[in-house]
Amino acid sequence: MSEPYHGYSFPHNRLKRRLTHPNKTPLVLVSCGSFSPPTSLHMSMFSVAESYAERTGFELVGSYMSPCSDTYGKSSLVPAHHRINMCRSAIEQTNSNAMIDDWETLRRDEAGRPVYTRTADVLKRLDEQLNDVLGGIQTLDGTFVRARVMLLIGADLALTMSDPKVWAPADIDVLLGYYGAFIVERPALCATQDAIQPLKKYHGNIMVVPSFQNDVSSTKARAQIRNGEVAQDLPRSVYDYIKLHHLYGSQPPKDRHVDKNGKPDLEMVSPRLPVASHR
Ligand SMILES: Nc1ncnc2c1ncn2[C@@H]1O[C@H](COP(=O)(O)OP(=O)(O)OP(=O)(O)O)[C@@H](O)[C@H]1O
Ligand SMILES: NC(=O)c1ccc[n+]([C@@H]2O[C@H](COP(=O)(O)O)[C@@H](O)[C@H]2O)c1
Repeated sequence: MSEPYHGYSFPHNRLKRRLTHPNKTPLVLVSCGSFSPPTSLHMSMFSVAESYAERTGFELVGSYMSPCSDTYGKSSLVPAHHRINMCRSAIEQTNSNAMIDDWETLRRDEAGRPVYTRTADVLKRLDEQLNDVLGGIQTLDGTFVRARVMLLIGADLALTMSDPKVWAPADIDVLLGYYGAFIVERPALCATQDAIQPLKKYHGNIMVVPSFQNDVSSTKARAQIRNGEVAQDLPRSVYDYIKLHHLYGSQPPKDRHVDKNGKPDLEMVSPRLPVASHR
């Protein structure tokens, strides 16, 4: 692989470099996903996991969203720059402390073609950047310790982890045996027990985070947009972005307002108004 990439630097602006509580383990949560588009649930996964983590001896020092490459074979992916812009909007809109690491989307092979990165390699690299390059996290007595890097996923993704056609068993050893995961329940898609039972070898490294009943998904949001409905489960700024860029088969806003520089005025585009169906 030809690395590093022009203009890329590992984001750590919102990384808490010093623990504020004694005897806690610094924790960094990494959410790998399509984020096509990011929903309000993608964002609240971080906060539910954080509240849970802090009751179990961790102190959350960093949260990362790592959008997958365009080469991940899902037809629902819009180009990475849009997914990154939408993640940025979602972070701003929800006052989240998450950082976006766009490394996965930038990786290229020797011929300059984008390449897919397996999740185990995403975590290994993040671990290296945080703990070897940056030197870890300072404790209250001034010493530096390695941050614990863990995956943040929904139970539906955990369910796929026992399928060797989707995940190499050696990668699961790295992800769940070495790093570990916070698994957020997703009752609308699967029973948590079905997801974690086959992974019992790794139970010591798995935290199951209760969620609430919801059917929020990017699939549902895309369908609503295609049908000209309002996608209530998206942060407003993400919805506005989708409309402005006509993503997922959406219509341009009817009255496209522009600001004094000729740029679209996002505030003027209301996502709460029903949008005329174009199908
Ligand atoms: N409502 C939710 N509850 C719990 N986990 C979720 C929820 N929505 C997304 N996730 C998790 O977020 C991560 C990234 O998900 P992804 O971007 O693929 O979203 P998605 O809604 O599952 O997408 P799609 O509907 O396009 O398949 C996955 O681990 C997924 O399980
Ligand atoms: N073998 C692997 O490393 C592997 C397999 C399936 C999904 N994933 C990752 O999980 C995330 C979510 O994937 P889906 O959108 O398919 O649920 C993506 O970031 C994807 O790259 C990784």
